[in-house]
Amino acid sequence: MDLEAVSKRSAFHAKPQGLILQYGTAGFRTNAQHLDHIMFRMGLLAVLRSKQTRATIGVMVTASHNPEEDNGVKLIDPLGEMLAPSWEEHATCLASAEEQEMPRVLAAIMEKEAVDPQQAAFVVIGRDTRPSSEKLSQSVIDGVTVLGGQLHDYGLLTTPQLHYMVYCRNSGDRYGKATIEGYCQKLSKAFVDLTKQVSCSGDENRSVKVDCANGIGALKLKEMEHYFSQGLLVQLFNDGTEGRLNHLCGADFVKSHQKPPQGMEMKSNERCCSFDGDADRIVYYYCDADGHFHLIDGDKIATLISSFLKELLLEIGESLNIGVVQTAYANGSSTRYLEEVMKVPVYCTKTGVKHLHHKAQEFDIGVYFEANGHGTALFSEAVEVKIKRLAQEAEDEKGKAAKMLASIIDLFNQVADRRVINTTDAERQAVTPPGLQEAINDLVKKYKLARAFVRPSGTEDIVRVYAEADSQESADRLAYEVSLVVFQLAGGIGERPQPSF
Ligand SMILES: CC(=O)N[C@H]1[C@@H](OP(=O)(O)O)O[C@H](CO)[C@@H](O)[C@@H]1O
Ligand SMILES: [Mg+2]
Repeated sequence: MDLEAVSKRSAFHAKPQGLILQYGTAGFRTNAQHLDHIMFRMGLLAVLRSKQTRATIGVMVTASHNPEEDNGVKLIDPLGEMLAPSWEEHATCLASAEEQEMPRVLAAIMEKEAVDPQQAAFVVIGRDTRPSSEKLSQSVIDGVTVLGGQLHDYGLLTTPQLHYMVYCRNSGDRYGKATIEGYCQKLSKAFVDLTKQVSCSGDENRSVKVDCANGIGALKLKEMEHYFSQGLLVQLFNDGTEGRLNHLCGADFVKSHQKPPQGMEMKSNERCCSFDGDADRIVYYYCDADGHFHLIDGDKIATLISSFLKELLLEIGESLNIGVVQTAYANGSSTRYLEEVMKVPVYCTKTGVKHLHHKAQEFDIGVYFEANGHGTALFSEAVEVKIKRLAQEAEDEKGKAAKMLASIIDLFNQVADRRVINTTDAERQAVTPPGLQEAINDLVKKYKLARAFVRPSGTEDIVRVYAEADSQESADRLAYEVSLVVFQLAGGIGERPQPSF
């Protein structure tokens, strides 16, 4: 491996001195102007990871729900999963090394991870529709190429599609074909098969309005539409022809403002949903006959999916262990409902798909969702084999339920200085700065059915404040009060937080 060539090429993607970025909740994220060196170095790192695992590795260029001027990058491991934690540390070290130190850090990672330099490497790359994404993905390609890695650039892709491509390539196409066509075929077939079996009255004209956050989801849904045209009529909004990415629309906007996106007209009881900028989140919503807005967020989706799965399992007579995984952002009532009414065990992990996914793998069937709409259901391999066999062999109601479960398996693409605040207990308790948690506890006590917690964001330079209570007014007031104590005790800078009610 020619470290001198790496060093020379790196000079074209020189790191601004002193700039330190961390591999966060979902990779690196910041203003696109600061990311060129990160992209080049993540190209290098992807090659090392590919050599080490002897498998295809993915690199996705996106900043998801963040504003259009930001960008970011994350690596995808061989089974379509998030990068292993020890390699996240390598990513941070490599990204933080000053220019002249970088080749040495690269060599140290190789040594530590026993990477065989002679091993072949293959990297697949995808990007979202941000204006900066194309150039940044070229920098990734530059990094891959200088280390002699082979690559396939898929160009514009949603994040879930790239996860799918990586997994397909590493499973010798057993999971599906590693092409857009393969993706569309697999998912639409599962969807059409499933919807044929769950016919409800009045459902002859299934239709859904989709807010695409002015992002990649619009392009990819257009490509996919004709594959499931018999099963669903789709109307796209915020398709990127006019508005700005994630601006006043998209899953993050709808979830955090609890209102419809701009640019979508909603009639009563129409089914609507929103993606985020890289289409790996979805939230559903509708307005009832009185014009009230109802949001079906990740908490609700997890509840609906697990109750549907439980019904089907009862039908096929299998008692498999189902677990639901949430984060601290899950509304307390959803957790209570799952545990007390549905009798499903619920677990809480840190924020970020990687944490939920990991926990969900412990069950026969693990359903996980972040409140903001990231999530899926995972089926263990043994369960998948069992269900698919039953779907072929069993008859009547049992066979029907098994066929539905088999379609569900195919339909879920199963693949996923604010730092003064330190947290514990799945981020629900702050341990530093001193006194902060006690102050929050005192505020929470003043309200009914209340919870609140704070944590540093892993994707933006902000502290997130979460609050829930028995009414909107109380939740807003509690959030404001908590933000004030954060400002006081965690060294807030700039303007004091203002009430938003
Ligand atoms: C409260 C919240 O929604 N946090 C989001 C956000 O992470 P932060 O670390 O909170 O910035 O972006 C992540 C990546 O998209 C997503 O996984 C996570 O759920
Ligand atoms: Mg996203």
